[in-house]
Amino acid sequence: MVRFEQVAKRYPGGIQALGEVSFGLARGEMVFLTGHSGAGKSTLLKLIALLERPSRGRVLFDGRNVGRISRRQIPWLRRQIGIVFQDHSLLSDRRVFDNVALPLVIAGVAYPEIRKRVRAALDKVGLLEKERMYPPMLSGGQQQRVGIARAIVAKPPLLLADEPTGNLDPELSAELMQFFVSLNELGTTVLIASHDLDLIRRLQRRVLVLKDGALADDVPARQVAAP
Ligand SMILES: Nc1ncnc2c1ncn2[C@@H]1O[C@H](COP(=O)(O)OP(=O)(O)OP(=O)(O)O)[C@@H](O)[C@H]1O
Repeated sequence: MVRFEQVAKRYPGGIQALGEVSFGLARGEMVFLTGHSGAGKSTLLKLIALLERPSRGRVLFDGRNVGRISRRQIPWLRRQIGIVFQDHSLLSDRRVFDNVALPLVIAGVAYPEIRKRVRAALDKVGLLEKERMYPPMLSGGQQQRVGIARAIVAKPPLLLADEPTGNLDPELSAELMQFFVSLNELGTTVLIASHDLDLIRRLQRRVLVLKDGALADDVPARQVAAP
């Protein structure tokens, strides 16, 4: 589904965030991406979603070179991918309902269907009763869950999550990870950047390890040490 071929990313200002990274992500996989702070995890996710472009190498999505995709095809690519950001990126002056509805509104879905799907997504993350609130009225963990509802509401085949449990207590983190597992079991391909090694070990999935912008390890699920 996703393939990196010797991908390098240098940001303006000369920072080399990734260098020569190659790996593949098959449809239906659930994979963790780990590594120290600044290792390049967020950059790698952004390259998949075309929020950044590679300086060298190719990022392929379903065989298409994402770096060469035409302006007209960008909405198509964005519909394939749901993203949970580290900082939630919610609109603070829109209600929870409207934040979650955004991808469907952009896709031109009719209102009755939007209402049904938004409420189903909020229900899944346990926040249905907060639909009329504004993000600043919610705790950090609740805002994180609104971000997750927004990422899944359009049922994208690929879900990318950047430290999705960063603001959550251990119990809620475990619950959310279980939620990602169930999405994966229903067919969604999932790539999660996290440095919560305990959680990663508990779930026993393939782990990609980044170190200083290079892929230092690619550990198959069966070799992930139990906690
Ligand atoms: N927009 C940007 N402009 C310039 N440098 C950037 C930009 N975004 C990231 N970097 C740099 O690229 C490197 C990799 O950053 P990235 O955010 O991908 O790491 P990370 O592994 O996600 O870190 P963390 O776990 O702290 O979020 C860092 O040195 C960072 O400072």
